[in-house]
Amino acid sequence: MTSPILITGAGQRIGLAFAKHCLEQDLPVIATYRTHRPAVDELAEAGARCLHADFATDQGIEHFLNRLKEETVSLRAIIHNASDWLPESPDSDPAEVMTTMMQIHAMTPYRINLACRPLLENSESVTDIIHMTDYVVEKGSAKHIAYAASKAALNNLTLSFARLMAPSVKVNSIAPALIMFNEGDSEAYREKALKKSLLGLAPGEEAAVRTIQFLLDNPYITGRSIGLDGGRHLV
Ligand SMILES: NC(=O)C1=CN([C@@H]2O[C@H](COP(=O)(O)OP(=O)(O)OC[C@H]3O[C@@H](n4cnc5c(N)ncnc54)[C@H](OP(=O)(O)O)[C@@H]3O)[C@@H](O)[C@H]2O)C=CC1
Ligand SMILES: Nc1nc2c(c(=O)[nH]1)N=C([C@H](O)[C@@H](O)CO)CN2
Repeated sequence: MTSPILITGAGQRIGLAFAKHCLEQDLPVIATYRTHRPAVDELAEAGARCLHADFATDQGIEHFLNRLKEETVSLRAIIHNASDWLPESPDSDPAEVMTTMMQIHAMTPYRINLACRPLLENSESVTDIIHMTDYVVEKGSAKHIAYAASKAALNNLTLSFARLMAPSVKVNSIAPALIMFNEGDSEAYREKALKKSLLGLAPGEEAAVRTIQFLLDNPYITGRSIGLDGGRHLV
């Protein structure tokens, strides 16, 4: 029996695209969502087990973990995709921004990885944890300081969990730069953002889907970060 792939934040965009990719290959999926959108119903109709989860509190993480253990006794992979891209702003409380960023990008993957180790090790093959980080782990960000710091923490979790869980579980990061815009991004913003990489494009979800699949398929990569950034580091 094929163990399911757990994808967090699968209600839209990259997480949704990877969930659909897995379902198209008849791979079982457990998808978490926070906001119920029609896409969640579509995933369920396609066979995904969709679990509501808000990781903003430790109680929310605990509730999710209890529900997950009712759903499965094994996991093929965990894709930590859930994320908020919060900027600093004059009317936001810096303590709240940092707490929120560390909660979703560090505490949540940390708690889920520790709790799910037995499920990953009860699978039919070598299994995977993939952390979706960000190019800014390398360079920082003047406008998303707490976000960048929390993604750097997530990248460090990759190193620690790779050490802890080898050889039965591979643990890697994917560090994207611009993959896709958000609704409401102005033309001026889009033009400026596209110029930040050598390849000058926003490739869309498929670029991330292919990179996740590449790591799942590769038996000899662990503790690494794959830069998915169009050569941004050379601009
Ligand atoms: N898109 C891009 O260009 C880039 C993306 N990345 C990273 O790639 C990953 C995917 O990006 P993208 O698809 O744009 O992500 P999104 O911004 O669409 O966020 C993914 C999901 O995370 C969920 N989420 C946020 N906070 C919580 C929470 N507290 N509890 C539960 N779920 C939560 C949201 O759920 P809901 O909507 O259901 O409320 C959202 O659908 C992210 O980790 C992102 O940081 C990195 C660099 C560039
Ligand atoms: N959770 C999210 N994280 C990030 C997003 C996003 O939409 N959601 N977008 C970006 C930008 O595309 C950035 O990479 C552009 O330089 C970063 N993180």
